[in-house]
Amino acid sequence: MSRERQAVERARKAFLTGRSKPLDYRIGQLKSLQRFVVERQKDISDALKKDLNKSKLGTPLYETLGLEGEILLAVNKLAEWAAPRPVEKNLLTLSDQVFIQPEPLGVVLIIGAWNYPWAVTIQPLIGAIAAGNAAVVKPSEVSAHTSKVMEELLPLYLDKEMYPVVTGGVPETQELLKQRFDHIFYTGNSTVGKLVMEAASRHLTPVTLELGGKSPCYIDKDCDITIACRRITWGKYTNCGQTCIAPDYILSPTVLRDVKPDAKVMQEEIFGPLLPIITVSGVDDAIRFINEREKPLALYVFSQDNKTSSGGVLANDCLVHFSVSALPFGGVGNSGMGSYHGKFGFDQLSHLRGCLIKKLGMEGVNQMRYPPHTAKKLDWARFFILKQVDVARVGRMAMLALLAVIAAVVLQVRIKKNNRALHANCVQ
Ligand SMILES: NC(=O)c1ccc[n+]([C@@H]2O[C@H](COP(=O)([O-])OP(=O)(O)OC[C@H]3O[C@@H](n4cnc5c(N)ncnc54)[C@H](O)[C@@H]3O)[C@@H](O)[C@H]2O)c1
Ligand SMILES: CCCCCCC=O
Repeated sequence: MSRERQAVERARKAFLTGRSKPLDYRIGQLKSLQRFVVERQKDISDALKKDLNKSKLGTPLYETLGLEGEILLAVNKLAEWAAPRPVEKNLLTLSDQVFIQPEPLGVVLIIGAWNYPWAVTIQPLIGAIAAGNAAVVKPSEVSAHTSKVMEELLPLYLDKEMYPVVTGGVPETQELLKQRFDHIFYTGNSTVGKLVMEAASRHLTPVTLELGGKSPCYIDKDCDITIACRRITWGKYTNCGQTCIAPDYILSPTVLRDVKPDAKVMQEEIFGPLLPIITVSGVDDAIRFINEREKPLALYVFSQDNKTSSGGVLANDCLVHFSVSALPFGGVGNSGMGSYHGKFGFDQLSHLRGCLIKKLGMEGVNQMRYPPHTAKKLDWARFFILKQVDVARVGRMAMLALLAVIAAVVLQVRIKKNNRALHANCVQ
């Protein structure tokens, strides 16, 4: 049996013990992960220096502070995220319990990329642990020293049966992809993303694909160009341009000047320190240009005109939306599917189970569904199914009506009491 298969089987066995389900266990593992990040900061930054020449201070800033923030959030919010979520009732479910219960999915495969190897490998793991899953972690072979630190040190902090780290390159990843998982979370390029999805389809395994692409950056003529240039150059040249959401090319001022739209540099993600600039006639021209291409992971708009801002866009800055745990982070179309960060990561790796709990009483209401079917029963069914009733509002109105009745009764009793007292005074 291959090493990869053994790791998956051990993780499955650990999951089936049920020990990852209680919130105390999940919080305990998350806190251990937090301790790992803090206590092993030097190992982490030494490995990143060797792999990618990242600086000692850049490591917390771009890789581990975000992880600590996500862990803290998950620890503090877990009870809320994992609790049953009541949903709106209708006439048919008035006396039932109707709610969504997040449940663990099972065993998740996390495949990470090399460019921010901690951020993009451990962040999905936080979601997996919080949601009560087991997870097999496959770091990128390109950042080999980081991969070794994960393999050697993570098991000293986490439940090593539940969260094994499997290292290796393409053959090892492919061997993992032959196994059965309950979810695959892949970060990397779109070409391999398609292979991952194809492999997942053999077991009908759902996937999250965090891919890349050409994130456009539109600069309007009325924006503060000095600030825009500072933020864009930071966004582009951080990590040598090797950031999934780096602005890939600029549309309006004028690095690669007046680039032709069909030039090679405009066909594929650049993922390096080159910044082509394309001149457009205005916002409509920019929108047309962007819409003619694959859907990007991020869109940057530098403009005073807030008509150009919309959901899923970062206006007047670059990259920083990645650090906002309250926003879903993920792509669409060629840039991926699914999202994570904060509660979105928890939800992404949970099964949101719809729960309807009925009582065995009130059988009379069900007559309309049992044969023989009659026109009258159909009328009742039509009423119950189609009648749009705001049950919460009806409840509030019923409560108000009840309070009004109670107030009227109290008032009447008081009036009667007063009348009796008046009568007694008059008699005296
Ligand atoms: N959306 C995001 O959050 C995000 C984050 C980081 C990087 N990215 C994107 O990732 C790309 C850069 O990463 P990369 O793809 O060079 O990373 P990579 O080479 O590290 O590959 C990613 C993972 O895929 C595996 N892999 C590679 N080839 C494979 C194959 N043929 N079969 C099975 N598995 C295989 C590797 O083992 C690795 O674990 C860029 O496009 C970037 O935009 C996206
Ligand atoms: C500012 C950190 C961004 C990390 C983005 C991960 C994608 O490459």
